[in-house]
Amino acid sequence: MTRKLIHVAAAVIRNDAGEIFIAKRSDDKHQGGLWEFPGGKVEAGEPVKQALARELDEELGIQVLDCRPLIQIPHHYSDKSVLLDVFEVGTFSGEPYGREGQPVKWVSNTELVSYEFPEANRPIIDACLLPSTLAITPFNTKPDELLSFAESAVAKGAGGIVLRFSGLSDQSETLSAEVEVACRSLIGYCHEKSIFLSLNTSVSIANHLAADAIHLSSERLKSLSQRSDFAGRWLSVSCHNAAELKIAEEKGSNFVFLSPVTETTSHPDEESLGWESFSALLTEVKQPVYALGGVGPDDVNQAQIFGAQGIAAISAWLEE
Ligand SMILES: Nc1nc2c([nH]c(=O)n2[C@@H]2O[C@H](COP(=O)(O)OP(=O)(O)OP(=O)(O)O)[C@@H](O)[C@H]2O)c(=O)[nH]1
Ligand SMILES: [Mg+2]
Repeated sequence: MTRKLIHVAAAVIRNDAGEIFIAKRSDDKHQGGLWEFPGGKVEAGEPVKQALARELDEELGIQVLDCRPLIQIPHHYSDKSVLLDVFEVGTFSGEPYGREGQPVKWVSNTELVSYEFPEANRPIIDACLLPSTLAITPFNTKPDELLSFAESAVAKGAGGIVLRFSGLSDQSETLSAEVEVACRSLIGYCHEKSIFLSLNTSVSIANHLAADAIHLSSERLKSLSQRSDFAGRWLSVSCHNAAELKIAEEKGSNFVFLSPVTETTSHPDEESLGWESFSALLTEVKQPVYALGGVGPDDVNQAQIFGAQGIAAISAWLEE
């Protein structure tokens, strides 16, 4: 579709309790009656952050003190096309209220999913729920070492764990008793600590373990005939170029890893993208993207400036 995108600045406003401020669109508006992230159209020649600040003052009576890019979503409705340019606002002055008479609410992450938003907002909800850092287990991790890897990564700030190791993540469709016990124990640990957990494995094993999230290589994604084959909430895919990003989206992934961003010792032969190409690839993508390859927790801000949800890493979590 070649229709011109209407540039819209929208805000995920968080308070100290981690709740998010949402508003209800009036019935007579485009996508009326649904809930929204406050914001509005960017005027001609107006810098987007200025538009965001203006809209949040007009609609909620707050002054933005600091914000960072969260996600950009190009979306085509039947009647118009929008580019939702979403920022996370963590610092503001004033107390937000419905300055235009619109119903408003602070909601927790768990409550967020029960509100009805416009179709274009689905990836914003996913971006709100996902952590900014993921720790991937080294492939040679033994089943009895998984928990200590996870505990150590979490202690260093990891918001989620991706289990990828021999015995779970190779092409086999079966698990040894030892691997199954280890996975179930990790599922229990992450559930208890409210830590995001994804399994790099086959769809049948992930379903067998009742996993909430599965991570597939672009190669393995080919064996997923439809999204509903995986019963869990989250599907993510490893991508390296525009073609793989497109297929992941068509197959219904919620988020992707894009790699290698910089040179890595684990894959010295692979040509790295660099941040500029990484960011350029993101313009066509409407789902959260983790930077992977030669990055670690210290690169989160950098990754987010270039449009990423955050970083995923293996070895960076092992450093002392
Ligand atoms: N603010 C906002 N707009 C959204 C969201 N999701 C979404 O599809 N949109 C679409 O983005 C477009 C612009 O938003 P808007 O109606 O807030 O624009 P505005 O504040 O300038 O309103 P106005 O035209 O009444 O002055 C609308 O077509 C709306 O449907 C969202 O979460 N927040
Ligand atoms: Mg608005």
